[in-house]
This record gives sequence, structure tokens and C-alpha cells, in this order.
Amino acid sequence: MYPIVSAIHVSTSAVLCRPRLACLRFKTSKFRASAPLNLTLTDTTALPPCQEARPNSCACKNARNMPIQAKIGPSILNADLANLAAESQKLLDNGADYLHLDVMDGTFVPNLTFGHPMVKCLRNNIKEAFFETHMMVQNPEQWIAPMADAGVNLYTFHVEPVDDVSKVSRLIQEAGMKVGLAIKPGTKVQEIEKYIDVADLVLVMTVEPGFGGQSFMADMMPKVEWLRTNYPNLDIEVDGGVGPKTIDCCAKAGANWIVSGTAVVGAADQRQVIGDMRDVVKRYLK
Ligand SMILES: O=C(CO)[C@H](O)[C@H](O)COP(=O)(O)O
Repeated sequence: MYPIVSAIHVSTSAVLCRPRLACLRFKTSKFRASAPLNLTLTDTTALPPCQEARPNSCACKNARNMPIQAKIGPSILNADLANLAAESQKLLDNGADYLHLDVMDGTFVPNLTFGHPMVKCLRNNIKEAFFETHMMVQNPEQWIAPMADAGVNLYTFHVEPVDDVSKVSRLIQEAGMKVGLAIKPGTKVQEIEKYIDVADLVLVMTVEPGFGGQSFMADMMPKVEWLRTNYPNLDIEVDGGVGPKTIDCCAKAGANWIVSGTAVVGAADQRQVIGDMRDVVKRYLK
């Protein structure tokens, strides 16, 4: 049991860092502190370590002053879902940096995959890996709590059906997850500009969401370039038709989180494909 505190001391540097505040919000919620950020704080040593509740979930780890890294996250959409744990573990053993879990509700996209019960089972089998859920759903707010409970680290949702993106982002952070904002090919990147400061990552879709194995849309790269130019330290993810033939284009534009489904899952040598793609991204990182 955590003690109940009425006041917590926040250092100046912590106050200036939004991700740190998000993390603090998460931690103070454990202390049942109801007014999260206008408290006078006195004893930070009583706070639990950032990673105690959920490994890799602490928003502090993605503070914008940290250098961005090349990460390859296989999408398991076209994997054998009957053997998801084994397929996922194989990808991780072959060098995947994170798992990209495609959640589809049959409404936002014309396809249906799985929800939080499946993610929770996967988490029970795979304790340490970083899980991103790509929420291709009509009402992302509805699934925040169960996905947090299932052990998700990064909750990436589409902004298109959402009225209050700021509110959904805040709820995700308060649930202890990082925030990803996803845009479909028809959505202009400038439409999310006002929310980028609250996001940990922006996902630029390079296919129409719904199915794996589609052709890469190179005409999405100006969005990635715009983001990289304006947000040098932002994690920018691309998803859809990305593989050895299209990775150069993505990396050159500035993407550093790479989702790749068919090209990795179906590869004879997954380790080689993952490693090669990561090397290309690293080459373009300054
Ligand atoms: O979000 C997705 C589809 O909506 C998938 O993640 C994406 O399509 C990855 O698969 P592939 O690399 O085979 O295109």
C-alpha cells in the first residue's frame, strides 16, 4: 500500500518537462492525490520508481530532450494469430524493438482483429517487451483503462473520429501509458499540430488502415518531412507497406519508428530484415 500524501514537492526541472508531469500525475494517482499538479510537494523520496508499475511506460523516458532512436516494431496483423505469443517471441528474439498490435473494431476500419483480452494474454506470456496498440477504433476513449490494465505501454489512436483529442491524450497519460496520435492518409498533418506537444509519438499511415500487405504510399512522405523539420526530437512512426524496398524513403523523410508487417513476419530471415531496416534508419538519424 502506498501512503496517502496531501503534498508533494516538484523540482523546477520536473515542472518544466511535460512528460515528467505526466509521469508524476501517474505516480501521484497512486497516492490518491486528487488535484494532480497544483499541489505543494514535500517528499519526492516517497514516490515509487518510475518503472515500478509497468516497465517502459514512464513518460519521463521519452522526454523531448533525449536523442531519438531507430526502432523497428513488427506488426503481427498478418502473423498466425492462433500462435500469437510464439510468433511475437520469435520477432523479439530476432531483434524487434517493440510489438505493434493492430486493434480493429470493424467500424472505424472494415476489419476486425482483437481487443484487450488478447493483449492481456499476450502480456502474461511476454513480460518485458514494449507493446504499442494501434487503435483503429471509433471510440478510443472506451478502451484506455482495459488496455492499460492489459499492460500496454504506448496507446496510439486515430484522431479522425475523436472530438476531444486533448482529453483522450490526458486520460491515456493518467492511465500510465504513452500517447501516440495516428493520422490516415487523407488527414493533413497540420490538423494535429496543436496536439503534438502532448504526444509522445505521431503515426503517419502509409496505407489506408484496415489490412496488411497493401502497397506503400510514398506520397505520405511530405507529412513525415514536415514533422521532422518542425519537431526534431519527436518520435515519428510510419505504418503500411514498409519493408526493405521502402525503408530508405521513410528514413530519409525522418521516420524513426518503423512498423513492418508482411515484410518481417513473412521473411525467411527475420533478424536480417529487422537489422537491415534499423541500420538504414540509423544512417539518417543525426
Ligand atoms: O495498421 C496496419 C494496417 O491497418 C498494419 O500495421 C500495416 O498494414 C502493417 O502491415 P504491412 O507491413 O503488411 O503493410
